[in-house]
Amino acid sequence: MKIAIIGHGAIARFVRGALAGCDVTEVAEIVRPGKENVTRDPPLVSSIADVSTDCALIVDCGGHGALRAHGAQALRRGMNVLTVSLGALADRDLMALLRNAADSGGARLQIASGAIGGLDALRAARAGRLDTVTYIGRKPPAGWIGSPAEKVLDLHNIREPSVHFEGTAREAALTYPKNANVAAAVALAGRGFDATTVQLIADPTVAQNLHEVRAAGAFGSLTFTISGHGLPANPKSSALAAMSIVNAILERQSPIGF
Ligand SMILES: NC(=O)C1=CN([C@@H]2O[C@H](COP(=O)(O)OP(=O)(O)OC[C@H]3O[C@@H](n4cnc5c(N)ncnc54)[C@H](O)[C@@H]3O)[C@@H](O)[C@H]2O)C=CC1
Ligand SMILES: O=C([O-])CC(=O)C(=O)O
Repeated sequence: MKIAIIGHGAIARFVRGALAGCDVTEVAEIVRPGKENVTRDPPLVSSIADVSTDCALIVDCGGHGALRAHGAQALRRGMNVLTVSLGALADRDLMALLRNAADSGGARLQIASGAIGGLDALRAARAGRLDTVTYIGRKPPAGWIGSPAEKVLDLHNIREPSVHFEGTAREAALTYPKNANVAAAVALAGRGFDATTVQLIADPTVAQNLHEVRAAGAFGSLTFTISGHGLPANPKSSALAAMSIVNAILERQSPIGF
């Protein structure tokens, strides 16, 4: 399978490493404009128009801006897109643009499960009545550096777990583009962006990224928790998020879906 990957950050590099030796060929790396003037194999390109049409999948590991910049064009060209930057879908206009582009190109936007699990149970539960879904995201203070948490907390000096956001998944995903994609995943799997409650916490007592989902409905109730190792190259991003991309790519080649 021929793919092109957007980004060269912690997640993209993990994905490239994990795919080495698999029956997957990266035919282009999609970079920001101005960064493509270097001879490399695979070639660096800054536009989907420069990716060969036999590329089966664009893999977005670049964040919200990357999905915004390239998603619709790829889908319109008939290229499937796999994204880890799903929090960007909290923007209704972008969601509509991508949906229309997928329709007109006959392609599909696939969402990676990312740093969380249990989404299958939420998706099944909404076939019944899903009454409440809450997501609680907890990271060490350093995991929130560069986010709006800095405006409400002194991240370098907090001594106890401190809530810096409470609101809907839509607000969380749009306000914390590097930290609340999980909120979006939980919302998309369950009750949607506006009916999913989110709490984000900077916690000096933890060393990992902790995610908790609580849901109740006609199915019963569930609590899912995960304590995820951060990627060494970017501890803000859990390793599982990168692994979910690898799995989603390899899954496309499997004759038996799971
Ligand atoms: N779904 C989930 O559970 C998770 C999602 N994420 C998302 O994944 C993104 C990437 O994470 P990391 O690799 O850890 O970040 P990173 O900061 O290490 O790497 C981001 C890479 O994307 C590139 N990039 C950014 N905008 C681009 C554009 N418009 N075109 C091409 N390249 C572009 C950057 O140059 C960089 O190489 C995060 O920003 C976040 O939105 C991260 C963790 C979990
Ligand atoms: O990687 C994580 O633990 C979660 C994360 O950053 C996100 O939800 O965007």
